[in-house]
Amino acid sequence: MSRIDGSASQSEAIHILGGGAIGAPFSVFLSRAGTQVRLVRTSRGDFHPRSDEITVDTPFERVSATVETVSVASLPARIGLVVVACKAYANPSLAKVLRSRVVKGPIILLQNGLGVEKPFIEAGFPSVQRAVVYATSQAKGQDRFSFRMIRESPLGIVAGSERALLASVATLSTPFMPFRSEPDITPEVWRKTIINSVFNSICTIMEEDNGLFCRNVAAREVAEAVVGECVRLAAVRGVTLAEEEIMDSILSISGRSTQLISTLQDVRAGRPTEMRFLNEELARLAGCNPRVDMKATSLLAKLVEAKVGERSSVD
Ligand SMILES: NC(=O)C1=CN([C@@H]2O[C@H](COP(=O)(O)OP(=O)(O)OC[C@H]3O[C@@H](n4cnc5c(N)ncnc54)[C@H](OP(=O)(O)O)[C@@H]3O)[C@@H](O)[C@H]2O)C=CC1
Ligand SMILES: CC(C)(CO)C(=O)C(=O)O
Repeated sequence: MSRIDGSASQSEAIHILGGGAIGAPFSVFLSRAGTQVRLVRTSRGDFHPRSDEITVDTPFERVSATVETVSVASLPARIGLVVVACKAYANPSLAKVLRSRVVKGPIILLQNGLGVEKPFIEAGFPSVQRAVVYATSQAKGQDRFSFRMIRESPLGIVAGSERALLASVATLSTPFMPFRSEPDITPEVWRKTIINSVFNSICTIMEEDNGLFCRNVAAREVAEAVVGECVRLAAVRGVTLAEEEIMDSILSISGRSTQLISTLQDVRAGRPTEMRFLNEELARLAGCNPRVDMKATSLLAKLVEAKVGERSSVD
């Protein structure tokens, strides 16, 4: 059963779109909490639904669950709550697929970056929420992941009701990945986008793990330059953030994560990156009126692009 305000009923399966480093562990955490989950492999063609045992190593314990895994083609005609955990460049095609179904529950995005919700808003979905995920996760093999929660992830409304938001927080929170309702998600999205613009570009260019900023003063100085530029851009756009607080978050994440940032993994695997939602989007906004100087942020995007180009000319 679904309700009129876009909150999903407890009896409906949650569909998690994207079975990668975030989506697969999330499906395990929810399954372990007794929630019915279906993991949807968004990059895969049609295949028969199957049940996979997925294992997640957290710093405290190893958790496993058998999760029903389906392809996009197997999405039912009526769907309740949808979690989007694939790479953000897949959103336009997913919004199109969801448009061909009746989506009763909210669509909840777990992705990094600015503007990732646009395809779902433009497609007219009435209930869209965004989480800003404070966790690091990496695939360690077939159906095996290493996941570390950093802190509670804020979840807020892009479109829809507060009642639906509170229901989502209650449904999705587990001790492994807790959420909290956030009345104004925009500053949270900017804060995390700035953090990602630092990690995803600098760690990728240097081919270093997330711990880089705690051990390398020069990398930290470049991070400070990016944060300074981005905070000035945010201010011009009406979002007030504090440079020091963002640098503290970067150093706190860096001190607790030795994982490889997804952009570096993507470049190495010859996959597209999400830079268009991070440094590139910030640089694009900085070029609009009123203009803001974003040299460091945009040059880092160019270096990642250069690295992608180098890789593809070698392969
Ligand atoms: N990893 C992390 O620590 C964190 C990641 N995030 C964000 O979470 C989101 C998911 O990242 P993560 O799980 O790490 O990524 P992964 O690379 O591990 O997984 C990528 C997912 O995107 C899907 N995908 C990739 N390319 C396409 C495509 N062309 N069309 C459709 N689907 C595609 C894959 O499909 P399939 O299901 O078929 O494999 C897979 O589910 C990203 O937006 C990322 O920024 C946020 C915080 C932390
Ligand atoms: C900033 C960081 C490393 C942690 O949340 C992240 O978002 C990611 O791994 O994609």
